[in-house]
Amino acid sequence: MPHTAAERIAHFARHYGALFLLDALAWAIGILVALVLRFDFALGRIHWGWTLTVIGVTIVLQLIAGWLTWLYRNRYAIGSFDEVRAIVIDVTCVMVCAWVFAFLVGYGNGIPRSALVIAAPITFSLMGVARYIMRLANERQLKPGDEAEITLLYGCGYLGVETAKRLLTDAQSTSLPVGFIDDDPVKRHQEVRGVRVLGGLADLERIASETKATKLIVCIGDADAAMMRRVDVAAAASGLTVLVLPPLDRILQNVSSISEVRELSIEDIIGRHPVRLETESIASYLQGKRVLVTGAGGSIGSELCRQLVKFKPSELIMLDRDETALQESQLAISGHGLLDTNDVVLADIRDAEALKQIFLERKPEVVFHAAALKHLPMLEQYPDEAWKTNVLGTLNVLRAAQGAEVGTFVNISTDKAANPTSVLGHSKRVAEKLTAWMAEQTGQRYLSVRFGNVLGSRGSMLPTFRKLIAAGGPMTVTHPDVTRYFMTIPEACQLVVQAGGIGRPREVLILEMGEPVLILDVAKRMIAQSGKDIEIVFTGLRHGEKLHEELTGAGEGDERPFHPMISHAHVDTISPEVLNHEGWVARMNLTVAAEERVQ
Ligand SMILES: Cc1cn([C@H]2C[C@H](O)[C@@H](COP(=O)(O)OP(=O)(O)O[C@H]3O[C@H](CO)[C@@H](O)[C@H](O)[C@H]3O)O2)c(=O)[nH]c1=O
Repeated sequence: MPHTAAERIAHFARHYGALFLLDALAWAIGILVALVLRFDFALGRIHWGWTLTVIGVTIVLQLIAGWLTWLYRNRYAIGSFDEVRAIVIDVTCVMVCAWVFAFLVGYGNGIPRSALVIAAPITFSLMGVARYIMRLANERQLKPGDEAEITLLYGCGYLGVETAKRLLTDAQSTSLPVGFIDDDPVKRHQEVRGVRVLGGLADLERIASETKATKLIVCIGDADAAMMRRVDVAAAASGLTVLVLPPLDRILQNVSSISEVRELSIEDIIGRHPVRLETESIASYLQGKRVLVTGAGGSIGSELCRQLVKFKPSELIMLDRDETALQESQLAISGHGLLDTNDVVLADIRDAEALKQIFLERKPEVVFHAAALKHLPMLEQYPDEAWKTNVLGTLNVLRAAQGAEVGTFVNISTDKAANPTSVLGHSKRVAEKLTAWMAEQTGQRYLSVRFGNVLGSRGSMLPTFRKLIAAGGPMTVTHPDVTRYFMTIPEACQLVVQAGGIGRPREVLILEMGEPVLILDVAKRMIAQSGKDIEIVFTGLRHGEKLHEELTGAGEGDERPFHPMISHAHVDTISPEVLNHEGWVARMNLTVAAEERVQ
């Protein structure tokens, strides 16, 4: 920072000298033009001595006003709207003061009273134009270099406009935007910094070939998976690579910059936008409470724990029968994997007595029950395992919760429990009914949440496909027409957390998951992304598997009282007294091998 007067003058001259000279010139031109106009181009009527004096005084006033309105003190970006506002104030002040001086000089000396009033708008325009030219010159210097790839932007809304501006002023950027794609006919003629809307998605092929673009950045904040799929198909046909922006909230929080675009992932194609949390209702039921999660070592359980800690429970008790999985969760949540603290509890939900003790000792107030056997084909082979874990295990957890007077219990279920055709589905359906029964017994908020397929969860299709591709294939797809509903792990966990806040006793909550996704499309897309030549073999639907899942069973209802994306269904209750292993087995169409195994 300059300290002495001489340093300050030198600093001003270096940084604002040129700008001030331009402003001074603008006033000089403004006043001269005003006089010429006022005297009807009769130059002989101009009194040069007094005119130069008025110009000199006005320039001094400009220096003072420019300083006071921060035009010469680095407050405004050159050529910005904020600066324009300051210029309006500056020019008005200078005009008023200079007008007083001109009035004193008087008409008789060749300075009409209207001269300054006519000069002000001319000067204002000149100052604005000068600044705009300076801004363009600055931006030209910041434009991405020749090596940047020619890029189209999909969406000319707020995000698209901001992206265009950012990319055009980032010399390091690898993308040079040359046009917008927007399906809204109202935006057809829009232009941002020379980048115009060139057409809609239907015109992409033509636009890509005309502009020689190689990339398409999706700049739509709430683009869902269906839209991503449409864009993906159109871009593939046009030879463009699709890129997506970091999430808007991360850009707004300045965690990510707009230039951090990344390639479209499978998750973008089949994932969707997370359900927004009703944080207020949630925070109160979790904050300061003792919260227990069964299956805390699993993909859902561990992510759930990660989200739960944000709500500041007084204790988060992670229960699992798998010690290694528990260690992973502890590492992720508690920042160490020493396993010598009581946030980790080693127990099998099949062990009723152990559960009872743990619950009485730790007195959880909220329970999330995520422990289960989940592989459909495995349970088709070993139905008794589903009975022991998913049915009796759930009953054990429910009873332990009842004994410890747990007030909120969320049982994690599956869409396979809706009109079940598999052992997995049947076992989870009974678990839902037992939960509903316990809601009646306790009068507390005991409810279930039904998931679709959770993207990327351990042992599911996505990681399996990735491994098959890595191994060189072939890719095993059960059926060319098979579809599934998908949700991401964070989305699934948010639903669970939200369910504990808005669900009512006995209910089953189901997330609106959009359109089901064709598994074959995912397989093809993943192969295409891998760049490998991998064969797809159709292996046939496995025993108990449905071609298309359903979200609600017959007569369960679909109300959405609190959240447009969450439906509340009702299941019947079943009391443990009438739970009957034989009857349960008899309901299912087991394979011969499985029948033989049933005890
Ligand atoms: C592993 C694999 C899967 N698939 C198909 C079968 C399914 O239609 C689809 C998804 O398979 P998975 O990820 O194993 O999911 P799926 O059998 O539907 O069951 C999952 O999703 C359910 C929710 O619907 C959960 O309740 C289950 O616990 C979970 O395992 O992909 C293939 O075509 N080839 C494969 O290699």
